[in-house]
Amino acid sequence: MGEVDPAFIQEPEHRPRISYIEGKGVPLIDLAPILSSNNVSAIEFEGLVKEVGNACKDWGFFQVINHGVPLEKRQKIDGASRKFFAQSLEEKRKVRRNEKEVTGYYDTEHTKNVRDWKEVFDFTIEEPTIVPASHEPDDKEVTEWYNQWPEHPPELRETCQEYGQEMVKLAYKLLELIALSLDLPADRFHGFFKDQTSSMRVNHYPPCPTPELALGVGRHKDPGALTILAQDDVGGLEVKQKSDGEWVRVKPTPDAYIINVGDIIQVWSNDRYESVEHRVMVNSERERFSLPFFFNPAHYTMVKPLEELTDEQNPAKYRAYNWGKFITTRKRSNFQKLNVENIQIYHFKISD
Ligand SMILES: O=C(O)CCC(=O)C(=O)O
Ligand SMILES: [Fe+2]
Repeated sequence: MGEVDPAFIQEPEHRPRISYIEGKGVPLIDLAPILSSNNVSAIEFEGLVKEVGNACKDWGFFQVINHGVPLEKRQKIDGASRKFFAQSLEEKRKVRRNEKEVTGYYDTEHTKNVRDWKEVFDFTIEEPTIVPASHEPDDKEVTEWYNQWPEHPPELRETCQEYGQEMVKLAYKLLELIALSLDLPADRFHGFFKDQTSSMRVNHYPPCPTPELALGVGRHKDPGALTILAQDDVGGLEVKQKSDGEWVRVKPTPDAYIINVGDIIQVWSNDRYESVEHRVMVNSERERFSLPFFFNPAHYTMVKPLEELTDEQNPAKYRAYNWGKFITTRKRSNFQKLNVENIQIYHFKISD
C-alpha cells in the first residue's frame, strides 16, 4: 500500500484524536409513550416533550429507542447495501452520480474541500423529486430527480423504498414532538413537507491505513430540517459538544436511531435549537456502515424564523431563503473542489 492520497489529509487542527472521549452526554430518549398501542398519561407525554426540547437545546443531538421502526426493515437494507458495496468499482460505477444524475453511487465527495474516506449510495424518497432546474435565483424552471437503482443486488430498490417510508413516519412523529416543545401546534411543520425533497444515503467507510490523518466525513452541519441516522456497532460519529466545544463520540446503541436538528430547524426556531457540527472517524481495522435519512421540505419552501417565535424583543435572526435554491447551490459546489466555503445559513443572518 503506497502513501495516502493527499486529497484525504485533514489540516492538523481538524485531525481526529485517536484516543476519543465517549460521550455519555448525548441524551437517550425512550419514545414508548408515542407508540400508538400505548395508553399514555398526559404527564408522561409532557415529560417526553420536555426531554426532546432539552436535548434539542443542549445538544442538537439525541438517540431514540422504542421508535416503532421494525428491526427487520433495518436489517434488510443493511444486508442489501453490504452486498452492493462488496461489488467491484466497475459494477458500482454503473449507477454513478454525476452533474445530471444526482442520486446513485459516489466515492469522491469532499467536505470542506477535503476528500472523505467513504463511498455512498444516495436515493430520494419521492420519485421523482421536484427541484429547481438551476441555482440561478431568477430561473423559475424546475426539474425532476429520479433514482438510479443498480441491477445488483436486485432487492436493494425495494428495501430502500420500504425503509425510506419508515423514516418518513418516524420523522413526522419527531417533528411533532419538536413543535410541541416549542409551544407550537403538533402539526405546525407538516405543511412544509407536502412535496418533500427528503433523501437517504448509505455510507460505507472502508478501513483506512491512516485514521489519524483522514476523516470518514469531515466536520459539517446537516442543511435540512432533521436527520435520522442508523449506525452499526463500529462507532465513529463524533458530535461537537455545545457546552465546551469538545468532540464526543456517540456510543453505538443497538437498534437506536440518532436524531439531529438540521439548519432549517435552527432557522425556524430562530436559534432556539441549533444545528450542531459533527464528523466521522475511521479506523484501520473495521469497515463501518451508516444510514442517514435527511428530512427536507418542498423545494419552494421559503425558510425563515416562524412568526410565533419572534417578536420585538426577539426579532428574526435570518432573512428568508429558498430551500430549493439552497440545495441546488450545494449540489453544484460538490462537483468542484472550490477553495471557498459553500452556501451556509449564516449567509442569511441579519446582523444586529
Ligand atoms: O456516518 C455517520 O455517522 C454520519 C454521517 C453524516 O453525518 C452525514 O452523512 O451527513
Ligand atoms: Fe451529517
